[in-house]
This record gives sequence, C-alpha cells and structure tokens, in this order.
Amino acid sequence: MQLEVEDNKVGGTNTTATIAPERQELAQFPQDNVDYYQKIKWNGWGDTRKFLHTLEPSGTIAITTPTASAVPLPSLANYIKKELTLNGQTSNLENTPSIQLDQINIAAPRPINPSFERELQSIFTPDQLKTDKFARITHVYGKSIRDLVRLRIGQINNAPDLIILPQSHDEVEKLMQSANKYNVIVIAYGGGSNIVGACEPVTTDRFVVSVDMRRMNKVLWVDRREMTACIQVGIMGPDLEKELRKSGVSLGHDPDSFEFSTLGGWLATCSSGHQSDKYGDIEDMAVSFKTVTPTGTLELRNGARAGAGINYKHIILGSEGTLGIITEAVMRVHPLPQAEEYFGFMFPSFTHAINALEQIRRSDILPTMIRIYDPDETRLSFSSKPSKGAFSEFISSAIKHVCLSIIGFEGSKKQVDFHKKSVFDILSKNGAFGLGQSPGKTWAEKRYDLPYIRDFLLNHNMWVDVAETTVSWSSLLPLWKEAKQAFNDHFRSKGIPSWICAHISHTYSNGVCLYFIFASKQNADNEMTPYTEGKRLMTDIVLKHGGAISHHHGVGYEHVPWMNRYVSNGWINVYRKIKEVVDPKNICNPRKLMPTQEEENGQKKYLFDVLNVKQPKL
Ligand SMILES: Cc1cc2nc3c(=O)[nH]c(=O)nc-3n(C[C@H](O)[C@H](O)[C@H](O)COP(=O)(O)OP(=O)(O)OC[C@H]3O[C@@H](n4cnc5c(N)ncnc54)[C@H](O)[C@@H]3O)c2cc1C
Repeated sequence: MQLEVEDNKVGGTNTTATIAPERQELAQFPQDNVDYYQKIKWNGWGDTRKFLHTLEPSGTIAITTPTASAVPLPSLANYIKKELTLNGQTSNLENTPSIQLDQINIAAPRPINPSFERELQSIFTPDQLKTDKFARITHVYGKSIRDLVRLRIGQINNAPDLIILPQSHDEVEKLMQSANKYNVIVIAYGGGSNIVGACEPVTTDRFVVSVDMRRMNKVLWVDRREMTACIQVGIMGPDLEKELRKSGVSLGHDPDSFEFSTLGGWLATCSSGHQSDKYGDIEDMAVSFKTVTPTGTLELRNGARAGAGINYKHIILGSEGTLGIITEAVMRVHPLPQAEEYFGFMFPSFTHAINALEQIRRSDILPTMIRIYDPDETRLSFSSKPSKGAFSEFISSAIKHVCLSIIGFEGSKKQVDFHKKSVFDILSKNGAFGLGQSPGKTWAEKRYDLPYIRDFLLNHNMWVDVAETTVSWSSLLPLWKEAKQAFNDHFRSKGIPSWICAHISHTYSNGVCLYFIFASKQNADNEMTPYTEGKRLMTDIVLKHGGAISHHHGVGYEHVPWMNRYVSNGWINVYRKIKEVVDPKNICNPRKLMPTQEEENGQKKYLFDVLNVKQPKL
C-alpha cells in the first residue's frame, strides 16, 4: 500500500494527486467503461452474473452462480409448494416469465428546453448524458414488488427524459442551478434499491432528469485520529468498504442491500445495517455532509457534537432527495475488528428468544448483531440450504415452534470474549441451544442472497413483499401475532394461499425492528390488488400497535397515505415550509415523503392507490 499520510489524513481533499495507485484506478470509474446501472438486473434483484434460481425438470430448485452451476436446493420447492397451500392442496409452480427488454416500448423523451440543453453541454461531457432506452428504463423504478412487476410486463409510463451521471460536487451544483432556472425536475438516483417508489418520476408536466450518483465514488480522505472519512456519496457499499479497509478502517454499515446501494441513498433514507447494535444506524455515523439544493448548497460543520440549536443534519437525513442532492459526507469510521465471531442458537419458542433479547439489551453488554427468526422463517432458512443435511431436514419438516438465532461479535479478542460470556449466560438461562459457529458462518457468507428468491417467485406466479417497523418491547408480541393471523385470514378467506414470517433484526433500549416477509399468489384476474391489500393491512396493523411506518425502508410514495397518522399536522407543515424555502419550484423529487395539500384534502388520490392498480397477466 502506498498511502500518503499527513496530519493523520490519508489522501487529499478533492484531488487524486496524493491517492495510492490502486485508489486512483478505482477513482476513474467506470474502469471498464460500464456504469453500474448496466451491470444490475433491469427487471430483478442484484448482479446479472451472480445468481439465478431455476426450476429443474425434476421439480428441484437449483441455484446458479458464477463459480458453480445449478447447485440443487432440495427442500426449497417442497417448502414453497407446501407453505403456499390452501385446503391441503399443493400449489403448483406455474411459469410466468418476464417480458424481454427488446419487447418493451417507451414514449420518446419530452422535448428539452434548448437553453437548458446548451447549459448541460457546457457542464458535462456527452458520455455523462444518456437518453437511450436502456438508461431510461433502468432509472424509472426502484426494487419494490410493484416496480418489478411493472418492469416484467413492460409497463413503463413515465421514464425520466434524461439521465445525468455527475462526477463532482461542482457539477451537481451547476446542474441544480440550471434545473431550477428551467423548472426541470431532478431526482437523485443512488443504487435504486429502495422499495417505496422513492425514485420514480410521478409528474407528467415537466422535463425529468434522473441524477445517477454512482460515478461520484471516491473516498476523499481518511482521518485516523478523529476516525472520520470524507466520501463522495455515490459510492456503492462494497467499493466503500474496500477503500476504507485500505486505511485499516470500516464504516460498519451493512444493510441487506449493501451490494447494490450507495452511501447517499443510505443517508437520504435513514438506512440501518445488520451491525447497528454496535456501530449505530446511519444517522449515528453521519458527522456532516454537503447538500446541493435549488437555492444553494447547505454545509454542516464537522465535530463530535454540538448543543447549538437544532441538529440541522436531521433536516436532510431521510429527506429522500426532496430537499436536494447530498454529494459528499464525513462519516465516523472504526478500526477493523481483530476478531469476528458468528454463532447459531436455537430457542424453544419465539417468546423465549424475545425474553433473552430483552435481557441482553438490559445488560448493556451487546453483541454486534443479533437476529431472531420466528418459526416460519426458521423453517424457510433451513429449507433454502443446498445440502439435505439430516438436521436441516428434521428442522424444516418436523419442528413447529423453534426459532433460529444468529449472533455476531466483533472487536478486540478481549472484548469479544467478554461479550460472549455475558451473552451466552443469558442465552442458556432462556433455554437456547448452541449450534456452534457453522450457522453463523453460513449466515455471514450468504447474507445477501435471500432477495434473489423473489425473482424466482415472480417467475412462478407468486409475489412476495416485506413490512418492517420499530415497535416497543411491550407491543412486539401482540403485533407479531395479530399481523400474522390477520394476513393469513385475509387471503385464505378469499381462497388465495398466503405465507408470512418475521424476524427481529435491530434492538434499542425502548424497542426493536420487527421485519415481516409475506407472500401470496396472483389472483385469477392477475391484478395488483392482492399486493396492495396485503400492504395496506400490514401498515394499518403496524400503526395500530404504535409502530413506526418504517424502521429503515423510508417513505417514497408507498407510505405517504399513512404519514398524517404517523406525524402530526404541525410537523407536516414544518416540512412543507422548509421545502418551500429550499426548493420553491418543487423540482426535487416531487410527491414523495409527505402528502401534498391536495392529497390531504382528498382532491387528489394518493399515488399508492392510483399507480398500477390493475395488472395484466404476468
Ligand atoms: C433486497 C433489499 C434489501 C434491503 N435491505 C435494507 C436494509 O437492510 N437496510 C436498509 O436500510 N434498507 C434496506 N433496503 C432498502 C434500500 O436498500 C435502502 O433504502 C437504501 O438506503 C437505498 O439506497 P440506494 O442508494 O439504493 O438509494 P435509491 O434507491 O437510489 O434512492 C432512495 C432515495 O434516496 C434518494 N437519494 C439517493 N441518493 C441521494 C443523494 N445522493 N442525495 C439525496 N437523495 C438521494 C433518492 O432520490 C430516493 O428518494 C433494502 C432493499 C432491498 C431491495
């Protein structure tokens, strides 16, 4: 490594001159002249090269990866058939393939204002401005079930007119000034991994630019004394960690979408990663950042904390691109852990597991991460394994109540040993049975793989979605029970099979993140109603139990109809006033995050209700 270290800082500000050769190479993205949006599945989750679940002629589901072809998952097909069953009948796995890209027609871009076009040409090189069909299709949606269904049937009504790939803060500033002058809508696009409709253009009357941030991918400096790093926020999770690790530090933010999301997206949606119990959620890691708004750039001071009025960073965190575009951020980092140990445990029931979790929280000696799966998710977890081990088979078929838990520890060896002892004592007092490090290791290796199953389900006439919330310890079990019962009752009473499971993935002194995954089959009319009904039901139940609309997925337009039940009107008005001041023409990602006045008065329908109500056959 040839890093230049001066005043505890590695690298220089806004320059690549002092950056090591390997970092310079990364800084010149795209290294292979291929932008990220070209490498990611346009109609599904993840990297086109990484994973494919296929149904073999034998009826077994197999998984194909770049290194191994068709590894069978012997229990998964049976699990899906059995669990998505009604009245004892076994569900079949019908084929419902996606449309091909070349079969999709989209409307031509709206005419561009010639003066705006001239200004763009003076700011950007031609390679940074894209209007081709592929670029427009890959920037219209995120990765929600509605998004994927619309892509798979070729329903693209409102693609952005132009995609811009800025490479510096200055370019974003010039773009924003120009867009504001010509009343052009600007939507920041990170990894596009949101599942709440947060990046979708939803107005039809103005020219729309999607600002793909992923070429802004440099770590500008690392300060090992203050343990902070200044980073361009278009960087994707793996590139960020790779760069930080060269300086012996890590951010410690590891969402399930880590491989395909950006630092800017994390900040703009208040994201949370697996290890939040130790390193905090993204808001705890963010020290300061620059936000380019239509009326100027908002900057924050660095520093450990300040009791000097409102904490301004919280006005931008979670604002989902509606107030401006974040370009660079100073983040807290931590030294690379000396020891990383992950373990599997089995609890006799979900209640035993929750009791243990609460006692661990109260002890203040926390693991880095702890995940508890309810019995349904435990069975899914065992049935999605490649090998048909006797133990896995036994668990996935016979056991009704046990719950798998994955518990991880990171830090110095001494710290890990100390934490392990305290946590293991609590676990054994609550009836947990140790499975050793093997399930923990498997979880750590495969932790980004589960979402690929969604593409398989869509290929076979099923849909799957998630709902997550932060709920108090006292409402946790009542919410879990009611949501599962109500979801299954709702669908089964209509003759539609359904399946729902849950896990707990982040803990706080006054609550936890409870995360549901639910699935059903398309109904006979092949419309989106089952999905919207399921989503509405789950969100209503979450609010009834005092849960947050979202612990980490954000609002977009999917959660807007519930916002005035979640925050008071006073706060909605405060947000609207801020928006009027920083974005008077409403060019930044309109109709997201908060209800408009017309939606609130009932003069306009919520996008949740009007977008995509009826779907043709998949
Ligand atoms: C399979 C799967 C698993 C997931 N797991 C997690 C998880 O564990 N934890 C979690 O927190 N989330 C998770 N998510 C949700 C999603 O990954 C997060 O919301 C993530 O933070 C979005 O980042 P992104 O870069 O993809 O942003 P995008 O989806 O591109 O954008 C999200 C919003 O942020 C805005 N935005 C993006 N970049 C900027 C910027 N530079 N300035 C201003 N606004 C910006 C966009 O306009 C949009 O409103 C998951 C999603 C999927 C599909």
